[in-house]
Amino acid sequence: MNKQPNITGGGRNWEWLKVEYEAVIGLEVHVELKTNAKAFCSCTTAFGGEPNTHVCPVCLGLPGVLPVINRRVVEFGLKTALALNCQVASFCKFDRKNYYYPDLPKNYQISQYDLPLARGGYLTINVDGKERVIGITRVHMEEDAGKLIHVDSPDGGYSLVDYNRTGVPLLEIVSEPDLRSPAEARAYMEKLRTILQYLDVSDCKMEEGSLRCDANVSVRPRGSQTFGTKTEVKNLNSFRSLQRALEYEIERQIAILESGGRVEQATMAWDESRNVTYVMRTKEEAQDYRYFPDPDLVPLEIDAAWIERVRRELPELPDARCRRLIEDYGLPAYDAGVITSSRDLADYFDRVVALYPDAKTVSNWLMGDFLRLLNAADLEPRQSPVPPEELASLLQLQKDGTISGKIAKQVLEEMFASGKGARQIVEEKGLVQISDEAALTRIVEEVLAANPSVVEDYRNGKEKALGYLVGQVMKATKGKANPSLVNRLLKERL
Ligand SMILES: Nc1ncnc2c1ncn2[C@@H]1O[C@H](COP(=O)(O)OP(=O)(O)OP(=O)(O)O)[C@@H](O)[C@H]1O
Ligand SMILES: [Mg+2]
Ligand SMILES: [Mg+2]
Repeated sequence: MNKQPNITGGGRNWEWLKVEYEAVIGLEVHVELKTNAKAFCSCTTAFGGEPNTHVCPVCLGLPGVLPVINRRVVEFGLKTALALNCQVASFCKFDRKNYYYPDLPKNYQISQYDLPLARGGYLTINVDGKERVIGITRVHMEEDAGKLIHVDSPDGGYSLVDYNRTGVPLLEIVSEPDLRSPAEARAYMEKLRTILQYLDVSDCKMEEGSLRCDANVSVRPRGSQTFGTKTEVKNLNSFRSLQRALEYEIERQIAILESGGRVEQATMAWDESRNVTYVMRTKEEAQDYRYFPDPDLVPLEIDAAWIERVRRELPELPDARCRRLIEDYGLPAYDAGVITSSRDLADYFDRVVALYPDAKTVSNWLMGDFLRLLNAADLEPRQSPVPPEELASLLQLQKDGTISGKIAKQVLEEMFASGKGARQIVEEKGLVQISDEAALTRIVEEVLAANPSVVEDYRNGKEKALGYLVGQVMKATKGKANPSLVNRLLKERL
């Protein structure tokens, strides 16, 4: 590497340089499939477990054993390939990718090389209101490796190996170099996760490693038609680190080119604590892996009937569902995008709207307080302590005037915390809205008497003074006064 960029200091105008250069990005994504059994044996794929308890002679690569492909792996692969608009191969085979590493007991990984399961697909992303189609080069099946645990000790340290993950089925999904910014790379990754979640083929947890991503990136002068030399960045454990690592790596490459140097092809790692990429190894070539067809596994012939059955059974996918929310409910595109970004949230939305058909109000509540409370508790919509029926009855209580909007927010928090129903909380806490005109008139008059200068301001044309007076009445009634009635009563007296 020629030169490390001085990104935090040095006074270089990076924003300006980024106008002169364009980034080219392609992602290689690995997805752990949530089949019950591993790819080529019947061991469980369960995450965690005592080290080296989810193993057998096949996934440990002991002599004299033969792998057998798990039909569900192919099925999940087909689902994914079709959802990504790929062409499925009628004939494909498994190859051995040979390399030595302690987490790989066979010294080769079963993968697919020149005849992958599927090719030539795409997905669409939306960044800053701009829709882009991103090509997908291929989808292939392979197996995961084990996990190394490095232990520090005074006499130099040692490594432990856990083979529980060895042989867990993976799909590798390789994109075309169609992405042009870190934000687009992140949007692609998020969209891919959404699609995989709709298909229910993976847990898609980046922190647990069931969804992983290597980012290939190069830069070139804007307007150039040829690609620059790429580096591949690994160790990206979240969407945030994907985006930040790419930002860093793009700036590093620009700095090299600006100083007259050349980017060297390399595999880099992202250092999460120092916010930098560093060279892991200069790039190996495909021939270094000595790929050859795995003689233990028969090639796969996937007949058209199987492909058609899987295609018919595909669930409604995020883009289609998003369009449906816009067309059927008149939701704004933004709302529909947020709601359908999670299948779980979209299902929740459907169930609330079935009971409370004002879709826009439901979407406001979901995108606002509901998601805020869920995120704070680190829960998925399906784990919400507030079931859809209860959210619908809360909205109904607000609509029929039993409680004010302000109180409704308070009640939702209570519902989350206690798991109690909306009606029960409103009754127990005496939160029913005060719509009794006589009672409110008394309070309104007290507020007016106590604030003569504000009243004066309002009469001199200061409209905002009214809001203050409404606020005082709400305060006196602990938020329970009917706001429209308060407004009317105040105006009548001003
Ligand atoms: N010049 C480039 N700049 C940025 N990305 C590129 C460039 N050329 C190729 N890519 C992207 O790099 C990725 C290459 O992945 P692929 O798995 O085909 O090859 P590899 O990285 O050599 O192999 P592996 O990592 O599996 O051993 C693709 O996503 C592709 O779009
Ligand atoms: Mg690859
Ligand atoms: Mg690669």
